[in-house]
Amino acid sequence: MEFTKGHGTGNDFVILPDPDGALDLTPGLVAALCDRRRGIGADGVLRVVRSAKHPEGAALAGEAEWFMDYWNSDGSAAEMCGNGARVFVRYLIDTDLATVTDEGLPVATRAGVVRALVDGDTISVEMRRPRLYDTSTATLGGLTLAGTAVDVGNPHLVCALPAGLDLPALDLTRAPEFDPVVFPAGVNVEFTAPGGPVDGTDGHVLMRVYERGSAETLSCGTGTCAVAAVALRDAHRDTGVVAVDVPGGRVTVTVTADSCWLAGPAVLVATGRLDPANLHV
Ligand SMILES: N[C@@H](CCC[C@H](N)C(=O)O)C(=O)O
Repeated sequence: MEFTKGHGTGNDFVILPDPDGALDLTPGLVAALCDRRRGIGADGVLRVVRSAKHPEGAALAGEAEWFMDYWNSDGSAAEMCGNGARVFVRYLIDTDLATVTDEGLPVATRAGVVRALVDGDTISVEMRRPRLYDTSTATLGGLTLAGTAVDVGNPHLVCALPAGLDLPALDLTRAPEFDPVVFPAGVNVEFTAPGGPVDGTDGHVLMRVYERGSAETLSCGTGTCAVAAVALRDAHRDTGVVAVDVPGGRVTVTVTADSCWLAGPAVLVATGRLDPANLHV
């Protein structure tokens, strides 16, 4: 089995080329590939499959040749992955499976078709505009924090830390508790603190995340979009540019009237072959 390893601001993925959808990708195989000691190790898997050859992509085949079949490291599938989409596009370009025109490169996902642009090392993906839809809470080690529920194609809960609490000191080794009535399919929980001024932006936020299906990661692209939308709401703005610093680096989120652009680096670090028989499935 061929694979490539890549990451976007430290949110890392095993990329599996499977243009004809021939691979029997099971939750067990995904979890074994993502195992950081017995497998390749990653926050998730990106299967690169032609939309026409995947049951969840076929309806979008007229709009986008390639379907991003994204899986979390625990073997659960998710609707959308912002950093994954950027790394997916890097892979398509570097392997000559696609080229980016002035209109951008469309990619099919479970949350619909997203569009990507490339500018040197930076890959930007246009996703749906985040929808803020409820208030809820997350509880972490006896600390309950208020937050805003945000739909970015996948579910998020954005919780600002009260003054006096230190973002780097937060213990994210265990999953935050959340309200299953508000989030019946689980949720990605972002914890935020204000950042200082950054030139050319309307806001700057520091963020850590506990991802549904992957635990704490160094970055979550859709999470940064959710955080940016909440920051703009709190600044009484409908649109704007927000720099979001995550443990893996910085991304820039531009919320427009009808969409959301996520921009940052996307890097491929290795390509190889593995024998699935040797994995701990
Ligand atoms: N890291 C991703 C989000 C991946 C999916 C998420 N864990 C979920 O289950 O919704 C990103 O960059 O957006």
